[in-house]
Amino acid sequence: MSRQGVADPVRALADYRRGDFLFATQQRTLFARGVEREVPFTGGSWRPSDLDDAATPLAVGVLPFDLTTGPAPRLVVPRELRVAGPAHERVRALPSRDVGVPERLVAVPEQDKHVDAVARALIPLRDGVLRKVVLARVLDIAFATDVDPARVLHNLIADNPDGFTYAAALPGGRTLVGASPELLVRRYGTHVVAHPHAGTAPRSTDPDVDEANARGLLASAKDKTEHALVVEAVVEALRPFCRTLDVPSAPSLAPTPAVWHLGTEITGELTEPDEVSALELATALHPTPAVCGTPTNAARELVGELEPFDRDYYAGAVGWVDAAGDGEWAVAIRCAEIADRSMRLYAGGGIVAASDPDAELRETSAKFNTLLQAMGVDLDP
Ligand SMILES: C=C(O[C@@H]1C=C(C(=O)O)C=C[C@H]1O)C(=O)O
Repeated sequence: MSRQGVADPVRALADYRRGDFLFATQQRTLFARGVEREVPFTGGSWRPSDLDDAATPLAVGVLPFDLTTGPAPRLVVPRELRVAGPAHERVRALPSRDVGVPERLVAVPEQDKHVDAVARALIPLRDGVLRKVVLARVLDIAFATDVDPARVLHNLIADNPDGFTYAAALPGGRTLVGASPELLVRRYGTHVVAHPHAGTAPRSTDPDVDEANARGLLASAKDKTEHALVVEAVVEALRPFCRTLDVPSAPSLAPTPAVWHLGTEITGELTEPDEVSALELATALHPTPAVCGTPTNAARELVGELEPFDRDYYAGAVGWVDAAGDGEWAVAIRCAEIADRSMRLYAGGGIVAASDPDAELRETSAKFNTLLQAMGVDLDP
């Protein structure tokens, strides 16, 4: 990755303002500001050499959930780039920031309607027409004053030491903020890594319950099925590009502060690294059955029928790619879109034939906690 000086991660975060891009991982904090130019990304035709003459030979941004009918990908070559070390530990030592007091909260759909939607999805799943579908719901939260994305971002970084914490500008002055545990794909030279997550159990403050939840997840046939479909799809999507692929035979526990997941880290070596950038790998993989379903098109159609809102950039991807084709893309989940005085929080879960609609509702509630905690809000969504 090219860099313009090594920056201080806390300073970069303190400087963050609406419109900037920030991507914080255990390895580094990437901060980008301004638009030297927009990258007209329309899918497979893009080449990293498009960045060769840029002052900052790197593009950052977001892909929508639906690359054909959704909003356009927003990828920019920034005017300013700062790359710093990891931010989490130092930010955690700082006081949390006040996000404001929510005035009104609307669940879309209402909780019982989400349960109904899951029950409806079970029909094609039990008929065998579909193997998995991911259904999401949103919380629309209104505030009396403007919400500052920098404050939410600060708290997300403090709360979530692992994974990918991000803020990215969206069209219309909105900001996508989130803390995703899930690596869609990373490419460095010939080396490729994907770390799909699927299968979820709640965390508990009682250590015995917490451990029992984790053990239950590892043993759950339903969750293992949900997970295996994602691994299968990721391997299938990566195989044409890779001369070797290492796929663990069973998933591992992947904890976040809000939930337990099953995760499988898949690594590979590219056959022709000059031919495929991190961004192209991301679009070859996206949307995985972790956020859409199996088979992909039928699942996407059902998502459109059953979810009474547009996913927009939720369940898309967020990350960066440089002129060498290296880059890192996280699945854009555990996130919210911030617009002036409102926030829209998203959470979804994978449904298979053995799923229980009430448990699926609880799973989305647990996932909302990543954002609600960063907002200092304690409620049962
Ligand atoms: C769709 C979301 O999460 C995805 C769905 C999961 C599941 O169904 O178990 C687990 C991790 C994510 O891949 C979300 O957080 O909104």
